[in-house]
Amino acid sequence: TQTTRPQRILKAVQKNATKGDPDSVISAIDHYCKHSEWAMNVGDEKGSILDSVVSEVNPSTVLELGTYCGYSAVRIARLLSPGSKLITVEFNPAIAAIAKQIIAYAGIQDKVTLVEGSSGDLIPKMKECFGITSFDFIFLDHWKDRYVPDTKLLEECGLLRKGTVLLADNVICPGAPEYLKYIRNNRRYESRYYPAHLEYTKVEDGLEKSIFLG
Ligand SMILES: O=C(NCCCCCn1ccc2cnccc21)c1cc(-c2ccc(F)cc2)cc(O)c1O
Ligand SMILES: [Mg+2]
Repeated sequence: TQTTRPQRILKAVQKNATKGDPDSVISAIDHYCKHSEWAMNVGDEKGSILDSVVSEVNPSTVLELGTYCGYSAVRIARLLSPGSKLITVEFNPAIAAIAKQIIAYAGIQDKVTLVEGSSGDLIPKMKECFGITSFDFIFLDHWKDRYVPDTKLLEECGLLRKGTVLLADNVICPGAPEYLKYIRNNRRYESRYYPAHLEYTKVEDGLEKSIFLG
């Protein structure tokens, strides 16, 4: 019976990475996706930009929208200080089950809470369910047409504070044109574009970093 792409990525991690070593998990996924089959992980080029932004912010509370196989959750969580928490949201239960195993294999499961559901349903429940007052850092990597409504929802739910950093993947490919229009013309945000390429390809893509000004 046919395996899924996330299942094949998990097998590649179990075969080629060292249990408890997040960097080896990241390398194993990148190697597999470069040489065996493409997958929509943020990848190593955009991942290095993600690393530098996370290191600069040094967040205590992180929200990731779009877990997929857990690649960026591992990238982010491996850089978090003790006691910091990443909440990552995945829509698809079968994919979430794989991500859970990859996050555990990397050994950073104590820093990560994986929640299944849609961002629109879960964002209004963040405060009551997880005792979050606000997020220090948010990584948007889910449905590209949800970037704007979910940013507005985060504002309305009081989950952003002065200085919260939002980092959005794929603003060029597949593209999030409405998000760029919304965030770049909004005086409550200071935005900067980081040019890069679509993971594992030469196609143009990039990350948009936006600081909420309150
Ligand atoms: O679609 C992308 N990601 C989103 C996947 C689905 C998210 C579902 N989901 C998860 C949490 C969640 C919470 N609420 C609602 C929905 C939610 C994506 C696509 C490409 C891509 C694909 C083909 C191509 F030819 C070029 C580029 C590259 C990327 O890097 C991507 O990230
Ligand atoms: Mg992406």
